[in-house]
Parts: sequence; C-alpha cells; structure tokens
Amino acid sequence: MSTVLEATFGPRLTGSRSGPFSGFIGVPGDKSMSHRALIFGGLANGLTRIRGLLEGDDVLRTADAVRALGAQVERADSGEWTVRGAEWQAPAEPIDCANSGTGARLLMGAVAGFPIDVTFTGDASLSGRPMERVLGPLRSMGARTEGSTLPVTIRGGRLHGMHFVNEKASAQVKSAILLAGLRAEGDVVVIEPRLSRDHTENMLRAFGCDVTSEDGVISLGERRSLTATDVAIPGDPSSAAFPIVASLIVPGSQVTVRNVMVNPLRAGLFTTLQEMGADLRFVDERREGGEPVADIVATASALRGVEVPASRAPSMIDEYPILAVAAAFAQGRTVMRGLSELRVKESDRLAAVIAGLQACGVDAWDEGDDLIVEGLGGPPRGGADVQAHHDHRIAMSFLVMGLAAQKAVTVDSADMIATSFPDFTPLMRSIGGSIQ
Ligand SMILES: O=C(O)C1=C[C@@H](OP(=O)(O)O)[C@@H](O)[C@H](O)C1
Ligand SMILES: C=C(OP(=O)(O)O)C(=O)O
Repeated sequence: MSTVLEATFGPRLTGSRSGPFSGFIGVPGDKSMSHRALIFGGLANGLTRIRGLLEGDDVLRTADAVRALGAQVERADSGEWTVRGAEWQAPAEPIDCANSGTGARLLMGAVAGFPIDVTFTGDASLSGRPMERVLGPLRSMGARTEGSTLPVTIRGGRLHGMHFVNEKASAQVKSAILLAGLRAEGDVVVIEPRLSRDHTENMLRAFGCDVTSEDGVISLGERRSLTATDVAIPGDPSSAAFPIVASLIVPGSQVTVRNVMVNPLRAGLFTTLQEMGADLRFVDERREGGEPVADIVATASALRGVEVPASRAPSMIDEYPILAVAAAFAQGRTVMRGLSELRVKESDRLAAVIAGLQACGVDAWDEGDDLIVEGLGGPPRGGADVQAHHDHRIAMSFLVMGLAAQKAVTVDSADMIATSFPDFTPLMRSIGGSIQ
C-alpha cells in the first residue's frame, strides 16, 4: 500500500477503552452503489451526475478504470461526480483494480460485450481471489478469457444470452452477467435460489434498462441501452455497522447514524442484532437513490447469543467480522451458519476473526462453514496485537473491539481501511472513540 495511505492511517492502530459514545454522524456513500453508478454512467448515453459517491480507494480505482475505457469522469469541488458515457475502447494499460473484488468482477462483465482486449490486475489480496466464477459465465456467453486469477485478460466481442443459476448468491457474479448481457443477443436470465443484493437491477432500471425480477428470476428485457440519470447514493450500511456495534456494546452510549441505506437485502446484520436484544430504532424511513433509507439510533444494550441461519448470509456477508465482535460481548453462544464465502474475501475472514477473538481472550472456532463464538456477557480481556491481514473489515472490527474491551487492541495493518471507509478513524473519534 502507498506510503501516503500509511501516513494517513498508519499501518498499526490501537483502539482503547472509551465512551460512552454519543452523537449524530453520517457515514460515506454505499460502496456497492458507488461502483455501479460509475460503471453504468460510463456505459450510458449522456451525462450522469452522482451525489454521495464513496471516495474510498476501491471506488476511485473503478473511476480510473471507467476513464481509461473512454468515458469522461470528473469530480467537481462540490463533491459531485459526473460521468459522460462512451463506446468503450481498449485502455492503454492494464486496469489495476487494487484491492477491489467488486470493481474487478463488474468491470470484467462490462467490457466483455465490447470488441476489445482488456487485462485486469490487482494487489496481492485480489490476485489470490477466485475469478473463474465470473469468467466461466462470460465464456459461456461467447467471451474469451485468459487466466483464472489476476492478471486476467478478457477478449470481448459478440455475446449471446445465457441462463445462469447463482448458487453462491454472489451479487458480483450476477452483476457481471447482467452487464455483459447489456450488449448480448438473446435471453439473459439469472436465477437466484438465495437472493443477493439487488442494486444492479434497481440502478439499471433507473438508467432506463428493462430488467424484471420475480421470485429470484432476474431477466433482461428488450431495451438494454442505458440513458444517463442523476444518482444519489445513501450511506453504506456496511460502514454504519462499526459505530452502531460500538454503541451497542459500550454501556451508556447512544449514537444516531443518519441516512443509512436499509435495503432488506443488505440489512441482515440489523435483523440479527435486534434478535440479540439490541435497541436499534429506524427513524424517518424514506427512499433515496431508489433505495430505502433511514436514520438509525443505536442505544447500548445487553446482547444475548443467537443462531444466524445460512439463508441470511447474503444479506450481511461483509458484516460477520463485526457481528462476531458483538457476539463476544453477548451472553451465551452465537452460531453463524454457512460462511464458506468468507474464506475468499480480502482475507480468509473466518480464520482472521477466530484468531483475533482468541487473541482477545474469547473462545471462538469453526465447524465446517459455521462460526461459533462463546459470548462472555461483558467486555473480553482484549490486550492483544491482532493481525488484520491487510483486510479493512478485520481491522475496523478489532479496533471496535479495542474501544470496548478491558484492555487496548492493536491491529497490525490498518492501511486498507481507506478502501471502504476513509473517514473511519476521525468519525469514531468524533463520537468519543480513542483510536491512536
Ligand atoms: O456486489 C457487490 O457490490 C458486493 C457483493 C458481495 O460480494 P459477493 O458477490 O462475492 O458475495 C460483497 O461481499 C462485496 O463487498 C460487494
Ligand atoms: C468483500 C468486500 O469487497 P470486495 O469484494 O469488493 O473486495 C468488502 O468490502 O468487504
């Protein structure tokens, strides 16, 4: 990671017992929607205006990629981004998606329908993540591909339709197929036994594309061209999760996180926390950018262990590390089922969470794809040096652990927090958190 980011975030950060937390905060724009707004804008006819774009490293890489593919992408001093779409051209250099699985996989789908060759690269973490889940379907649609992990080259061209069953409930795979399908001939249908986040479908409709979605069957219709539109991106629930859990586990806290996207296909963590006894209130529920939005008031609560069914995993896949921290403070055992996908994120998150919890004095283990955490009914010992494996969500989760545990917790690699939540440290400090 660059020395600039290390200077800003420090490779090592320590969270120390603090609070009670209080205040009214907003979190940056949703990462999933931010990638999509840039990519769809880059494909659309006309000028797309984006408010609330997440300016995290992952999304900035997608902005660079869309620009390198021929669209005009600009940021005004007001913070508004504009994208003027274009017929995509082969970029002069490989596209470097750095740490971002979403950027890489969605862009692979989007380029596949153009008669161009595009090579994708990434950092060490992304280069170890599986790409065949996207490349296989793209080949079935007629694209040619080289490599099964990065670097990967897509040789795009004339595509045909396909029916695909999304067994892994991966929104990235679904989105890659739908994006390739925009320029394919014939039916493009994705069948989802378990629903994955639907921002692609929602936003494609906002760009004027025909997409139907019924009982887990998503189909592109006749009209597949995109027309520029204005997109307002609400706050990212995956980022809101950190101040919310911090407020629940530190006695006397109450924090309001404003303007959080609460799409039910992203809200599994909130449902689970409520089942654990969390006092979470959703205030002023409304719609923004085509998505449901609310202000969330989190008040410190005595939590109890629960069983989280595998069927809920797609709606909270990025939130298990912070849920595992909450579970450590809860009374009794929490069992989280069906987490095989956690092994192929920015790190093996199942292994990283278990090692971090154990280092903090919490009993935690895996049984097959299930994660079990033995809650202590109060603050764990902490006092550990936790390896974050350059994974932003592991780093933020264990810093929250440090804010509430008996002794401080240090994470060894906090640099990657910049990929999804560049304001994490100042925001946590603004509600009373001690992070050095
Ligand atoms: O489509 C998206 O924006 C995302 C989908 C999820 O990945 P999978 O599609 O691999 O489940 C999630 O983990 C990622 O952070 C964002
Ligand atoms: C898994 C994540 O992102 P991506 O797949 O885009 O790298 C994440 O943000 O937790």
